[in-house]
Amino acid sequence: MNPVSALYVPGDRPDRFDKAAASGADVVILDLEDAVAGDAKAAALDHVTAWLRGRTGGPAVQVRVNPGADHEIRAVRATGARVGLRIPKVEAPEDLGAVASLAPGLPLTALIESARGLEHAAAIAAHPAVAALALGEADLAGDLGSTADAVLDHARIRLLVAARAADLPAPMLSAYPRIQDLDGLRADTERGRALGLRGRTAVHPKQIPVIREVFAPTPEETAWAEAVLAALEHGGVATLPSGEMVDPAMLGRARAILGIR
Ligand SMILES: CC(C)(COP(=O)(O)OP(=O)(O)OC[C@H]1O[C@@H](n2cnc3c(N)ncnc32)[C@H](O)[C@@H]1OP(=O)(O)O)[C@@H](O)C(=O)NCCC(=O)NCCSC(=O)C[C@H](O)C(=O)O
Ligand SMILES: [Mg+2]
Repeated sequence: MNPVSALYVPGDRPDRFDKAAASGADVVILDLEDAVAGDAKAAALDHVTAWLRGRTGGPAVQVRVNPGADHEIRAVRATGARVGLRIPKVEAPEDLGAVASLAPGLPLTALIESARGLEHAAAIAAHPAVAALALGEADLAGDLGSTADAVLDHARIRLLVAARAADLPAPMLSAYPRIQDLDGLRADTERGRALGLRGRTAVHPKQIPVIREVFAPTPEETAWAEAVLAALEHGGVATLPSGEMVDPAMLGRARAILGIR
């Protein structure tokens, strides 16, 4: 099953790392970039590497490094921990060259956060070290000068197409910053899910249950997917008891609902 929730925790808050790991999120993102002030970045890197060294088990972990901060990648790699790297503000595949050579084998998530990055999303997705794309909606809104839903949806769709064309998973939605507004989080996440994006990053533990609920298949979806798989066991065309015609074109969606690849 691909992850559907990821929780950011600032790298200079080691008191919160274990809480993030126990939050129920599928992925913990230790942030060295925008959540950490400039004068706290060196200490944050020490906290992050110490925690990675001492860690045994728990959810998947990613570290969001600063753009061009090769020393951070070396330090994370030196821990020997199996982590993903989250690379912010990627605007072209060339931005990943140094990262990929410093961290061979570590899966990269490329954050697309500008118009230029969006224009090059297909080439970025095709970079062999890239395991996933993600959108940085706050930075993107700043670059585009727009927070309109239509503009955001356009960016989400473009990122989805770029990812899928490169055989990458559907991208996760970006963090929803209004922590107290869980209804707003739910509505915006449902809109993103309807577009085809899968999963969401969070900035507070209380956002995780909402995100998980939105991406859990409904009983109706599960029943439909199981019926499709049963009806198409031998291929060809079949008719479900509901009267819906199904054929192999529906298998991809049915498998995705059931978490089967
Ligand atoms: C936003 C916060 C600073 C809020 O912190 P605070 O006001 O202290 O929260 P609470 O008092 O409600 O905390 C309640 C308990 O929950 C724990 N907690 C809170 N946040 C986290 C967390 N992220 N991980 C783990 N645990 C957390 C507290 O410790 C409390 O626990 P307890 O005392 O036991 O009750 C804070 O939530 C925060 O720092 N969030 C992460 C911010 C961040 O990383 N931002 C950067 C990523 S988003 C981004 O960059 C956007 C993107 O790039 C783009 O362009 O769009
Ligand atoms: Mg950003």
